[in-house]
Amino acid sequence: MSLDTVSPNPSQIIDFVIHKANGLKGLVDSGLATTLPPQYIQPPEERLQSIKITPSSSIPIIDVSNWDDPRLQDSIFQAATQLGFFQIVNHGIPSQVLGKVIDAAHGFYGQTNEERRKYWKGNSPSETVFYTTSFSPLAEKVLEWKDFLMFQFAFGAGDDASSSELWPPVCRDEVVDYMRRAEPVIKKLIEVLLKKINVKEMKEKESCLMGSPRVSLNYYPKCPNPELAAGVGRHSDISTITILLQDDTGGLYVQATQGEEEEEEGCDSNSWIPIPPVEGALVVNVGDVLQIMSNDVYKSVEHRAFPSKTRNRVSVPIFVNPDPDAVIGVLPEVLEGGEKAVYKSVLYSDYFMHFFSKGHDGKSTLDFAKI
Ligand SMILES: O=C(O)CCC(=O)C(=O)O
Ligand SMILES: [Fe+2]
Repeated sequence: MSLDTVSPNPSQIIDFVIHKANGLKGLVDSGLATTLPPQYIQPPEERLQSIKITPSSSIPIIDVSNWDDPRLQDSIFQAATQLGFFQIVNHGIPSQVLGKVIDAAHGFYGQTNEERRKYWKGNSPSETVFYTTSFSPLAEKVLEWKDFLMFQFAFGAGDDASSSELWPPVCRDEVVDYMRRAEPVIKKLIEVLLKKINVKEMKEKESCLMGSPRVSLNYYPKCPNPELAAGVGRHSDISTITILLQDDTGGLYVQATQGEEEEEEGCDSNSWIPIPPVEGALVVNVGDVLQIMSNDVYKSVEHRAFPSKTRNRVSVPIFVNPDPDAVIGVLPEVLEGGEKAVYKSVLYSDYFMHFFSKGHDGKSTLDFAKI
């Protein structure tokens, strides 16, 4: 089906974008979304102009060339306990590998609707890759101005490329290469974060920490009215940690509150810090799982992204997720001083399903695990 009316009505748009699996990219390419369609118009409080922007100087940029340096470990601990967001440089992933995965994303979205549609969620030839739009399009009141192609990956699979055989040829080698290069960086980050909370044995916890990583090629096409739209609404990630590669467009913001104590002291929860694109850097953020396991020592933080009027933006987050059948709960090591656990143990697949059963709504998913 094509959109052949001059001004498509809302149900035609939903049908075209979601049910006919053309995605937002298909809608933009149709040339009929010259103004923002109604289902993409955010309520005033969720728009860019209603947020207070704080300078980005407080987002640390950490040089990780020597993981054994105690000062580096302290910087990571400080960033992860306070803002929950930081950037890393000198991580060892060659810039060509980063550039190629961004180009590969443009390659995927640059294909015809027909070619992209082959991978639409529910229809993909592979269980480990799917293409879709927005966040949970059938559960959301307002759609997000975003398409994404999600891959499930297995760290440690070595040269076994069988799971990527059916992935889109236009981007599969680049995604696999990027994930292989990112794996040691992710392991180091988690090792440092755990060491700082006295967890020494990581091997036996691997399925809870990083058993089921996912990587997404996020695509935010040029938006006719970015002032009315959201690329991604306010949310925290449900990962252990997330490592995000962004292109040089910009548009990602993190909430400026630093922990609940300060919120109580009147810190403005509508202050947001832009995360500026830094050449070669990766953005790291704490996810809900690490907040739960550390009993609130580490904080997952709300973040959001706005689209651009003039640029098609690409970002590539790696969600370092637990295995679906892992049980997530507070680690005994963080209760050794007699602290009380504030979270119960939950099956990760239940937590995951709860997150996707609703639209993005800040940090409310954490309540699912609160005692
Ligand atoms: O694209 C971005 O900058 C943020 C994406 C994000 O937060 C997510 O996919 O969870
Ligand atoms: Fe996120």
